[in-house]
Amino acid sequence: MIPITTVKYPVNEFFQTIQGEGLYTGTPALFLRLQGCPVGCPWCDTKHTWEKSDNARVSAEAMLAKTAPSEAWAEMSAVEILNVIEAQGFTAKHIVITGGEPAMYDLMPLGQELEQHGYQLQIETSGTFPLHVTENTWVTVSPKLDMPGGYLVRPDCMQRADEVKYPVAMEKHIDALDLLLKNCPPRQDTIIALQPISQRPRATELAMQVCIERNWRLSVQMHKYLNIE
Ligand SMILES: C[S@@+](CC[C@H](N)C(=O)[O-])C[C@H]1O[C@@H](n2cnc3c(N)ncnc32)[C@H](O)[C@@H]1O
Ligand SMILES: Nc1nc2[nH]cc(C(=O)O)c2c(=O)[nH]1
Ligand code: SF4
Ligand SMILES: [Mg+2]
Repeated sequence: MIPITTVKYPVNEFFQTIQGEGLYTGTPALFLRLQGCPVGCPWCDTKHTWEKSDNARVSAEAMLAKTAPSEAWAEMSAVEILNVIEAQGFTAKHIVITGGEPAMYDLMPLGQELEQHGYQLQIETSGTFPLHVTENTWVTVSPKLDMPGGYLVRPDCMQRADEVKYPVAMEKHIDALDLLLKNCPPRQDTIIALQPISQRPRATELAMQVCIERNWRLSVQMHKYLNIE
């Protein structure tokens, strides 16, 4: 068995802020953004995390010192992540693992180590890779349908989802979501939320209207309205 401390993760950013999306909106949280995503959403907020190039590998110190988004990433173990939390004086107890596509990595050792130290985990994922997360991890699946990378949303990810947070801009996106919910149903208790793409007014109006009709939730990327990370 590989000791937990030797598993390393490619970290693009690690910062403390307020969760701006989904059910945990408003919760103080640490964001661990992992490098690498092949899905290719044209409107992705984090295109700087798509490529994991060896040339962009830096020390953890250099990664933490970034002042603007960049492709630079650092390899870190769970223990190193815990040490950074202490060194930076981070106080949040909720840790959001995002990316990039974090489900490309085995998050079980990371989750176990962080949970042992009293943290609650959440993963933000597109649902296109098998999930390796602890039982207590809050799973947010943000389904990506017909994206350039050609990846499919997995039925097992939809079943594991505690919330499905779907990005919308047009009526046809709602139709695609309906088909997904029919073909790959989530659990009965899974929360469904619509998230307007890039705060576009028409997207927000559509999302509000459909949420009211269906009794779904609206997720508006609060951090963008607040101008925070
Ligand atoms: C950047 S992604 C990273 C995690 C994972 N790859 C995923 O897509 O869920 C984090 C969240 O931001 C959402 N997102 C990305 N770009 C967005 C945009 N321009 N407008 C609204 N939501 C966006 C995604 O759908 C996802 O819920
Ligand atoms: N404040 C804040 N909330 C977020 N919720 C999900 C985010 C993400 O990029 O995954 C995100 C983010 O980047 N910032
Ligand atoms: S799956 Fe997530 S990280 Fe990847 S391109 Fe889409 S929104 Fe961006
Ligand atoms: Mg974001």
